[in-house]
Amino acid sequence: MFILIKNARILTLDDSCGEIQNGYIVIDNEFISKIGAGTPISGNYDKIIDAAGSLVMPGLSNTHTHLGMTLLRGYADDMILKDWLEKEIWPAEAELTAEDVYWGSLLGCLEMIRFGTTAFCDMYFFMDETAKAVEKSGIRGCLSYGMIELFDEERGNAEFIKGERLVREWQGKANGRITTMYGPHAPNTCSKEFIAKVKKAAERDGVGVHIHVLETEDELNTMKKNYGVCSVHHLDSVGFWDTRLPGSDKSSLPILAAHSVWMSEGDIKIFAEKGVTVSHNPISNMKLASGIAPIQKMIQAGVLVTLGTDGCASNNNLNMFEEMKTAALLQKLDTKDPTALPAKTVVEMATKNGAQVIDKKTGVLKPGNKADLILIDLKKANAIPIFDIYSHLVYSASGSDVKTMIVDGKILMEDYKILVLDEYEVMKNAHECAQNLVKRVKDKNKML
Ligand SMILES: CSC[C@H]1O[C@@H](n2cnc3c(O)ncnc32)[C@H](O)[C@@H]1O
Ligand SMILES: [Zn+2]
Repeated sequence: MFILIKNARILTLDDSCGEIQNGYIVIDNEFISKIGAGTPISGNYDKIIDAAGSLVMPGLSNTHTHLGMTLLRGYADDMILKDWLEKEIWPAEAELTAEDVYWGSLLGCLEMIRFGTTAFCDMYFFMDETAKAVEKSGIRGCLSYGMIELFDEERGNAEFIKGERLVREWQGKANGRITTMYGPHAPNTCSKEFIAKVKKAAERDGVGVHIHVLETEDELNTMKKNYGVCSVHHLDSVGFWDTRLPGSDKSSLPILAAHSVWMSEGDIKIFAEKGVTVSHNPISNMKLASGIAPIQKMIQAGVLVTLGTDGCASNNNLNMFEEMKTAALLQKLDTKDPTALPAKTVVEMATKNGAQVIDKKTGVLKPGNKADLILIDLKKANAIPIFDIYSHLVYSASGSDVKTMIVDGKILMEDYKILVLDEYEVMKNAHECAQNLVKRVKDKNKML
């Protein structure tokens, strides 16, 4: 497809270009071929989008979620992480089927398209199903099979094989929209020997690693009690955090550390030196009362920070606009400094920073980059007046202002109409799967 977007206000996120008040973008297949101010050049376009009254910007990247958990939205609220996982979520997940994860993932893709998220990082089970949902919905996904070893070598071997198979079968599929990572669940559910083995496999396969780290004070205390050090130092002792390939001085393998709430100054220094990327999940951290991540300090130390929603059972949606606003407000409140985490930094976290771990050719609108972008409706009461576009996006805009989405040069939603999925079918099937899942869990509980 050869697409022209004209009459657009454009936020490129490109340092050398910034904002264009009235401009155009030409998309040639999956790539942006031209961006400019003023009148568009003539051409044989298959499609012309008149973006008058809209802002065109890079799509949002959600760097930590569990799409299959979309079916568990509202299943168990108002609990701390340990009880939430052990008493409610893991027993429910034991009843999950591949079909559940397929429809849950597709529902998640639908919600992300509606709310302007063009790319996401996921860690879960039945990941072939999530991959199929990504293929079908047209969005971009960096997928990892979540390996829970539980310090049991046999279990670890079986989990490792599943993680490795996902990488081998799906890396680069769907015209490169699907990428993969290894996903050891967390340092308190997997041994450091297992995590070190996973890291070696990631180096061998040229993919990254996605892991939960220091999410709760309970994790910090358990690690200190069992190993005398926190999770970051524990894994540092096996060289886990180094993002450079052996023999190279350049950061090349993303290590994506989700949550990173209970970080000391020393941990932050390690992340900064080793090039670790943090996925900050403020809403999930607030809801599970896990704590407040020291994001301002991490950014000051040079850590690349991105944003994620976490799964729908701890958020309870996939709306990155809520995540952006919460991130900004929470750092200001925590540091008692209103200049902490300004709007522009938050938008960068949700776009160009996230793109660094998913696809480096996204996140910034410029020629040669992939055409992953969204149109935000500015003809809305909450968009008048706009003195600063970053302020609008973080403090006033909402996910439902997203009007049109293009990923990899393909239009997924136009003028609020989803073009790639039968929305009703997805919602109906996901709803039925959720009802049946809950019934199976209840029946099992009755038998116990
Ligand atoms: C191994 S696949 C993912 C695994 O993680 C669980 N999970 C979901 N949210 C969180 C969280 O915030 N911290 C730790 N683990 C989480 C999910 O239910 C799966 O079991
Ligand atoms: Zn998570």
